[in-house]
Amino acid sequence: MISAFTGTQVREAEQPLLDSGEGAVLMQRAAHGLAAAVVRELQRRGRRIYGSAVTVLAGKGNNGGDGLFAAAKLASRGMRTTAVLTADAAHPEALAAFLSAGGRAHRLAPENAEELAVLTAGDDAIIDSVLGTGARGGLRGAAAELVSLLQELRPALVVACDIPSGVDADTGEVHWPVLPADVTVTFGGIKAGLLADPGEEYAGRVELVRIGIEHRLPAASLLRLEAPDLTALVPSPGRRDHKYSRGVLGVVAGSERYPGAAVLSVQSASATGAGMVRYLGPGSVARHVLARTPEAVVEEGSPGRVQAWLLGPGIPDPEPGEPDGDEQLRRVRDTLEAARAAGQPVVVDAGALGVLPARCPAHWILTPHAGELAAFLSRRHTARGEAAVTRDDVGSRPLHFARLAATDSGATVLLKGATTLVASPSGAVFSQSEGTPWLATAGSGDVLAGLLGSLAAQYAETAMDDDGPFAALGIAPEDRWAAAAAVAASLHGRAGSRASDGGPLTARALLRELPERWPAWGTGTRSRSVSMTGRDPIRHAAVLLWHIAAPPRAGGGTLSAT
Ligand SMILES: NC(=O)C1=CN([C@@H]2O[C@H](COP(=O)(O)OP(=O)(O)OC[C@H]3O[C@@H](n4cnc5c(N)ncnc54)[C@H](OP(=O)(O)O)[C@@H]3O)[C@@H](O)[C@H]2O)[C@@H](O)CC1
Ligand SMILES: Nc1ncnc2c1ncn2[C@@H]1O[C@H](COP(=O)(O)OP(=O)(O)O)[C@@H](O)[C@H]1O
Ligand SMILES: [K+]
Repeated sequence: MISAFTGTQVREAEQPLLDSGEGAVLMQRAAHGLAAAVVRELQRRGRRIYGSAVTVLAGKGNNGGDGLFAAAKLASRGMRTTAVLTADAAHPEALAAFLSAGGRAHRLAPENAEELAVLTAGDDAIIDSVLGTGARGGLRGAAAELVSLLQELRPALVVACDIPSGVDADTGEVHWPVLPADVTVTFGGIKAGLLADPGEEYAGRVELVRIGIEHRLPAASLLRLEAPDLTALVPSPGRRDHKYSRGVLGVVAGSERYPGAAVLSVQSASATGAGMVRYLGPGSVARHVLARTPEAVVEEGSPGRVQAWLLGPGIPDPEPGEPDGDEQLRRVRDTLEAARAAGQPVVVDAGALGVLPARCPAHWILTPHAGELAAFLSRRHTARGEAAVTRDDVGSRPLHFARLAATDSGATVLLKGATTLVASPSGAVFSQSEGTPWLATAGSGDVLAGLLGSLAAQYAETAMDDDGPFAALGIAPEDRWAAAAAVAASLHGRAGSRASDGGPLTARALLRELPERWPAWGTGTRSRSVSMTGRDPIRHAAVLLWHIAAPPRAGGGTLSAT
């Protein structure tokens, strides 16, 4: 599991060492890691180190100090080094080291921004050391102009020092302009803003350099599940399991207008391990569901027992003033009441988001995209006389609004996007980013909803207990449903990347890929014979061979530690 921290958490962890006079040592470790990352990246691109040119954009604080010390180290390896000092002052010792290593420094001013941009853009590498965790707001004046120009000139390689300047280390919110980095070398702890959009988009590959404060860091502000976590958390049946004990999911989805969402979500749930799926909806939709998933059980009256519910895919939003007008929405309301009384987990998607009560339990998982979250929050805010929230608001502050929705409603909130955030009402957040933009295709969210519903049914009975797999990973009881939703987001993203392989994909292709993304199959850490149960052995054998020939791409593989 990857842990990320706010800038303040990292600074507080540094403080005792600064107080005992070890600040210079920390900075040397950071600078060493930064210089090494520049060298590695140039080598990876087939560039010679000796004689190649690097420019450091250096602000007045310690972030600028890191960059200047790193550039001094690069100068001593024979690189041609230039510093563009973006403020009227620079870290004195670092600047002295840089100059004595043979570096050349220019002071940035409005008059020379264009000239320096052209000079710098042709270099083999640029180090962005203008602002770090001490920033208030974004780049201003000539520094903003220089970075805007550089953005247009598309430099060969940008390495951000600690965080791309202009990205908020705590939230990932962005103050434009920001120079997009190919690599961000971050110190002591990964900053939360590197794992939340829009900041994540500007960070490139993130590399963590340990500087000796890691043991002082508090509980993470943001978590990301990795492949071994999935292996531990993805359910697989025990020898004595039967279909009811494996988890039965009830699905209220689809409408005359959108039958496909019911088809996809039921098929997804059925393909991802639920012991049984019970479907509730109009007869015409049920026929489509059965045509694709004959193993689903269509319920005409009150359904048999279930462990969890999925409500809402393909159900239109309630009409204002007539929330009960629709047959499916009535079912959703009735089911919500019954589920609350029974303490059952519920995945709430699409139209069902419009009929939620004011307070929900944490084991109800809401799955909005940015537009749906904006509408959800706006309904609640305007009812209290507060300002509405727009889709753009959510897009520019997804971490903030996901957290707000979770704390305000009491539910767990999975906010879909390029990076999917899952906020627990406790304030903890998971961030998963294994997907591909090709996942932005109709029906892809329905597949996610079915997958998450299926997991919820499988987790409902015992997985959340203190002797279950979530506890074994150290996940606090109040955050276990958020972790469950993060498992679904991660599997969905991995399946999408595999199904796409760099090209377009359909929700159907994603569905075909999902069972194959089941970690037990890829890693072999569990009995394969268990995983094979109920699947076509010839196809399974072909998949295994294929895995051996082409090991699965490491998901979340944009992070590394040195
Ligand atoms: N502590 C350590 O020993 C270690 C620290 N480390 C490194 O230090 C970084 C944090 O350093 P930091 O605290 O000096 O802040 P930093 O981000 O460089 O910049 C703040 C400076 O810029 C200014 N400023 C603020 N906003 C501004 C704006 N919008 N536009 C323009 N200027 C602005 C502000 O000055 P002010 O305006 O307040 O006078 C302030 O002087 C951290 O990210 C990591 O890289 C590592 O080396 C490990 C060891
Ligand atoms: N740019 C993107 N990069 C990666 N994943 C994305 C991107 N855009 C959307 N997705 C993912 O695709 C899915 C889309 O869901 P949703 O918008 O509900 O689609 P639909 O309602 O058509 O099924 C979500 O899981 C989301 O995280
Ligand atoms: K920076």
